[in-house]
Amino acid sequence: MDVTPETTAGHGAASITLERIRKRYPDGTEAVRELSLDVKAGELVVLIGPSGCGKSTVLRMINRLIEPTDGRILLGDDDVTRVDPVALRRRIGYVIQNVGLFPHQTVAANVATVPGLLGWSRDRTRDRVGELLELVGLDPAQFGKRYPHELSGGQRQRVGVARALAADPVVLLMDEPFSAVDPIVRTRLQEEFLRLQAEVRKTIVLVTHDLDEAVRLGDRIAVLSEGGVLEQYDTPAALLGSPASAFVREFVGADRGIRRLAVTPVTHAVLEPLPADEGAGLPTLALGGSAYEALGALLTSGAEQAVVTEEGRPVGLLTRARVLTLGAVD
Ligand SMILES: Nc1ncnc2c1ncn2[C@@H]1O[C@H](COP(=O)(O)OP(=O)(O)OP(=O)(O)O)[C@@H](O)[C@H]1O
Repeated sequence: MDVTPETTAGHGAASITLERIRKRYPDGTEAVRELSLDVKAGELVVLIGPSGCGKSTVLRMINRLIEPTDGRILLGDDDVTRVDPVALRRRIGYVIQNVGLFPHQTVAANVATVPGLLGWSRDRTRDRVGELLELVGLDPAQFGKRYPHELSGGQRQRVGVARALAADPVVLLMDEPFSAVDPIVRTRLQEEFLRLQAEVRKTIVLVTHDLDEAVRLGDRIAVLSEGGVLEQYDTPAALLGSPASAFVREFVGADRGIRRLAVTPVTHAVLEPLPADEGAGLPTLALGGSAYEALGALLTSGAEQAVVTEEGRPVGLLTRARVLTLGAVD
């Protein structure tokens, strides 16, 4: 996604700064040796890395479900280690795998959890619950009275997101939020989630194992290795195009060129001039679509080149050879 988070951050979204944080568990495990990371207000940052590298530990230190052994964590200008952890967690939405909804409470009551803790009036809470269920694509009249076991996995996940957003948190932390559902539902939830994020522009830190998810959702991706070591922190296109180390190169995989196509748009810079007949008979593509879609369209049509249009008007030609260069990697 090409965004400038500073100028598009949602109301009340806060930056997050991790300053040399460390976590040593009581048994001596150095889960995070030393990590510094900045997340801009309104940015969606993905933490990814092999199992056990410390992703969840990092996430839970931000809302102090786990206390850092050392270092500072700032939300905006506030040092989170100096505020009451319970008050802190009301400012931070938290979504986990399998959601963790309260099974004996209705969907509406689940979403109303934090407003209830904050002492909101009944009317304000009811309005907010309705608004949020609609925002995540669930009809409040139909779903508000149901219990979690009466929902599909994907619907539960949406309720989890609605609950996390209920008190308009300044930050949203998400730990493998989409991994408990099947791949088709997952892709749909990811797309919906991107639309939602375009609307609310929260500062989000999301943990995943899934590189495709990281590439699809992240404004930036932090690749961690064991001990919470930051191997690279970059946009998806830069990460795939120029892995900073052998570790990252292996992690992002031999097919990173194809993944890179998916996050690289077709721009004016890659177009050839139109011929006199404006490419009559050739397939057409919209400017700004991904290079991956463009290659797919060229392969499917069997054509060597396609006409690229902007607002319906042809603006240039895109050749197969040129589109392939967009997937070039170091
Ligand atoms: N309470 C604990 N006591 C001791 N060690 C722990 C504790 N919790 C986690 N660890 C260890 O800390 C390291 C990091 O764990 P963490 O759960 O943060 O990793 P992760 O990257 O999120 O893993 P996964 O992707 O498998 O969920 C692991 O070696 C883990 O065994």
